[in-house]
Amino acid sequence: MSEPVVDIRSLHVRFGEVEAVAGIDVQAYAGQATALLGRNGAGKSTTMRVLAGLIPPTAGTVVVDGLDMRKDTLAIKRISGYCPDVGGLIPRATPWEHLQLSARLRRLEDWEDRARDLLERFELGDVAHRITGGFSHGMGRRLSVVLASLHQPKLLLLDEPFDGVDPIGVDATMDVVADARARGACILISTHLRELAIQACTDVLVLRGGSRVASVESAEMAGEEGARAYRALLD
Ligand SMILES: Nc1ncnc2c1ncn2[C@@H]1O[C@H](COP(=O)(O)OP(=O)(O)OP(=O)(O)O)[C@@H](O)[C@H]1O
Repeated sequence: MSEPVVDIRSLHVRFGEVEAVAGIDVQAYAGQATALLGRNGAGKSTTMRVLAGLIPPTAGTVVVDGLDMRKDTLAIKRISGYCPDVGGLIPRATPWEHLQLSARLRRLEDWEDRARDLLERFELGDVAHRITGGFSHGMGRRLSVVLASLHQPKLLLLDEPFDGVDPIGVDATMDVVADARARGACILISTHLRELAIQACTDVLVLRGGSRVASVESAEMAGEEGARAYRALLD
C-alpha cells in the first residue's frame, strides 16, 4: 500500500486533568474517506483539531503528507481544508465574503465558478450576499463544508458535517466527499451518526474514552448487525 496521507502514532492530548486522546494511531490514505465514530466526549473533535493544526499534541507524532505537524504546521494547513464542529464563521460577513477571504489567503485563482457551483449545490446561492449572523445552524454547517472544500485540499477534515443538516445538505456533502475521493484526496469525517458515516466513508475508526477501540471497513458497521456491533463497542 502507498504511504498514508495521515499518519498518527501514539497521539496523546491532555487538557489539565482530562486526557482527551489517550494514545491513538490513525493511518488514512489518498482516495479514502475515514470516519471517526464515537460517543460525545470520545476524542473525535480533539483529534480533528490536532490534524487542523489548532492544538498541539501532548505526546506522539502527527505526520500529514510526509510533513511533521510540530515543524510544518503552516505547510500542512495549506494542503488541508477544515470544517470545525462549531464556529469558524464571521457573523457580519456574507458567504461570498467568506469565500473571497479564503481565496485571497490561499492565493487561489479561477475559484469563482467553483465557489458558485458549491453554493448552488448546497442551496446557498440565494443567500450568498446575506450576512451569516442570521443563518440557521444547518446553513452554517453547509457553508463550513463549502469553505473547507473550495481549494480542493489534499486532506479534507469534516467535523460533524451532518449535524442538524437537512437531506439536501447531506447529499451535497456526500457529493463533496465523493468528488474529493475521486481526485485522490484523503478525507476524515468525525461524527456520531453511524449510518451517514458508513454511507460517506470506506473505513471507520471507533473511539471511546480517547482510545481507538475498532478499525474496520464501513461494510462491517452496516445494517442491524453493524448497529449491534457498534453499540457493543460503545458500552
Ligand atoms: N479545550 C478543552 N479543555 C478541556 N477539556 C476539553 C477541551 N476540549 C475537549 N475536552 C475534553 O476532552 C474530551 C474529548 O472531547 P472531544 O470534543 O474531543 O470529544 P468528541 O468525541 O468530539 O465529542 P462530541 O461528539 O461531543 O463532539 C471530553 O472529555 C472533553 O470535555
